Amino acid sequence: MERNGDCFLGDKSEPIVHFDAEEPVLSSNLFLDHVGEVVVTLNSDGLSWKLVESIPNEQDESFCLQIKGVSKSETAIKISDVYAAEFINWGLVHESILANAVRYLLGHASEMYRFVVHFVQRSKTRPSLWAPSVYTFGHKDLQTCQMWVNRINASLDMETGRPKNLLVFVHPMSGKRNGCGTWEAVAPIFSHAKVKTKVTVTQRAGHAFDVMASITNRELNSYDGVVAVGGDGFFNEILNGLLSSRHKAPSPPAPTDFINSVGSDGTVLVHDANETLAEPSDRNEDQSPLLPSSTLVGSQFMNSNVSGITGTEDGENHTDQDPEFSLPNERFRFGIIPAGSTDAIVICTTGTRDPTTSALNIVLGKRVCLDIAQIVRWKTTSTSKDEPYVRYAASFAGYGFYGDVITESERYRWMGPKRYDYAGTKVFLRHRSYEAEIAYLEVKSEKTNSTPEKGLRGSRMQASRGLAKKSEKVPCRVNCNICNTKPIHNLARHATSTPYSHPDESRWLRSKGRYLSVGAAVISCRNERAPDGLVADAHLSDGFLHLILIKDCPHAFYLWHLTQLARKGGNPLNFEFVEHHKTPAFTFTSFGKESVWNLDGELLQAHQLSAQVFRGLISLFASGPEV
Ligand SMILES: Nc1ncnc2c1ncn2[C@@H]1O[C@H](COP(=O)(O)OP(=O)(O)OP(=O)(O)O)[C@@H](O)[C@H]1O
Repeated sequence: MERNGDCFLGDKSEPIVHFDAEEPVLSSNLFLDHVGEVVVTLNSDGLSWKLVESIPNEQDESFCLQIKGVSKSETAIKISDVYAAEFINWGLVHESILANAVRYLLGHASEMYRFVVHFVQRSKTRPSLWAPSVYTFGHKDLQTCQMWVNRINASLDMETGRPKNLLVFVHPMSGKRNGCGTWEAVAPIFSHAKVKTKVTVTQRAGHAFDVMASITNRELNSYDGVVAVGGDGFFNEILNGLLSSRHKAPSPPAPTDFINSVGSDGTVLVHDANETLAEPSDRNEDQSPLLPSSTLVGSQFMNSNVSGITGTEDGENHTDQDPEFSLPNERFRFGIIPAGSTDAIVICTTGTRDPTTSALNIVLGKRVCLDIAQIVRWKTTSTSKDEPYVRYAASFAGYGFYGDVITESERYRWMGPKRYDYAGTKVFLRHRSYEAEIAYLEVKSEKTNSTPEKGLRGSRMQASRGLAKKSEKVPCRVNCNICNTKPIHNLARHATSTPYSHPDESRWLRSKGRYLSVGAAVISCRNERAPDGLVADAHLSDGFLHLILIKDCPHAFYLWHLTQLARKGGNPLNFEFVEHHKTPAFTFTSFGKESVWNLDGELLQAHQLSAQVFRGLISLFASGPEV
């Protein structure tokens, strides 16, 4: 083959369309920029190519390819990694020639029609980190290039789950106040992928909530998802906006449901399903969490308008004409492009904190299910008489230390992400503890080693000794087996399989005392300050919360716990003053005056609350952490 411009324009590269038994295969001689003439084949799996002229020897080839940044091993791309093919008109295509004697690379370039294929490249050292990449192919014939673009786009159209139309909310003041810059950096990925985006830059806190709460289901159903460009708190606002008027489910038991149910030894509460539970007759059982409604409170939350969350902007209520928005909803997904201060949800669901990786997960239509905690506040202060108020959390709900840090950090928002370090240090130095009572549902098959055998007495007996050993921790990963397996107790359709209907499989236990913190992690909550998260083996979609009770302890011990949290491979739960319970639900009552909770980084004042987890209630554009 001659290495001059004319050779690119030779006649031998007419496209060939084969029809084998199953699928048409397109094959042509094209020119791959910086590589040379290649025979390219497209089938249902993707694109592959072979150099027309072989390169003298392996060593020379890798030398050549390394210099030009084209890996020898990459002679194929899966269609599942491709997100766009675009015709880019007439221009230069470079050819690589190895001048083998001096191992010196000469680049020849010729002009021709060109098209680009956009695809996702995974980092070799950190597979969860993705980058956009392109191959540029050329041919003398315009129609050949256009045919290739059309055929690749036709293959992309057949990929299921790719979004076409998205709502995007950008929080301009998020994190380092660069939400708009973050969006501008990733927006080209969406335009290449031909994903339409309706972008709203928020003007104030609550703006995205109002839009999500007031949008009709008909309009919502016209989108494939909603993307938050911001932090965990901003995502939480959008999540609550969507769920507030659409998630219909019975509430969890209130703390007061247990007042008269103290067991004979005065420490253990056994919630007798047969006595206290209503028959789940009129609710959609597929949407039910582990908890059927209690007779006392269940019906109050069938109508979500009692949630107390602010009304819709235009006063619209979702009337009969508006179609249902089903939950869980497999098609409609949430996306997060990290621009916040912590970004724990992104780290836990993509394995990295990178706006580009998140954008690529979205355009490729990746999907993971996420558990969502429903938090019902029954009382704001010890004396207030409130309507129940419902909020949802995707990552974490915490009290005591966590509530104080968020309260304190709000005063220093101007510091940006550093405010958490400053506020955390201040709150740590105060070392305050709070008196509270917690009741939680213990599911026997999921009992953690730290679960006290007999409530308080058990906890006094060094309940947390011998917590799960490191080797027993199974972290959540891409295609996680635990998240993909439906446990028997979650098959709400079969009423006989719920924990309530098998009192021997679950029971309510109580813990009462002084706590430095009470935390419920829905997911591991990995972040840059806690590389393994609060609970290293928490899963995205197993239907459980991890309740972490840090009992009052000497300051030095608490510091020890915090340093374990900050260490990769640390063991923050392996202390006698730490209780760890894997539970689908819990209730909480404070005995103090102040009572502040932190829900996904947002403040919630609550003297009495209960929480329950809804397994896989929402879907996220993410593929899970590659840890
Ligand atoms: N335009 C706006 N101006 C002021 N506040 C806003 C605006 N838009 C949203 N908010 C609110 O800002 C709060 C914090 O947002 P966000 O979570 O993005 O930032 P962060 O706190 O820096 O990050 P992280 O939650 O990851 O720590 C949210 O409660 C959100 O409601």
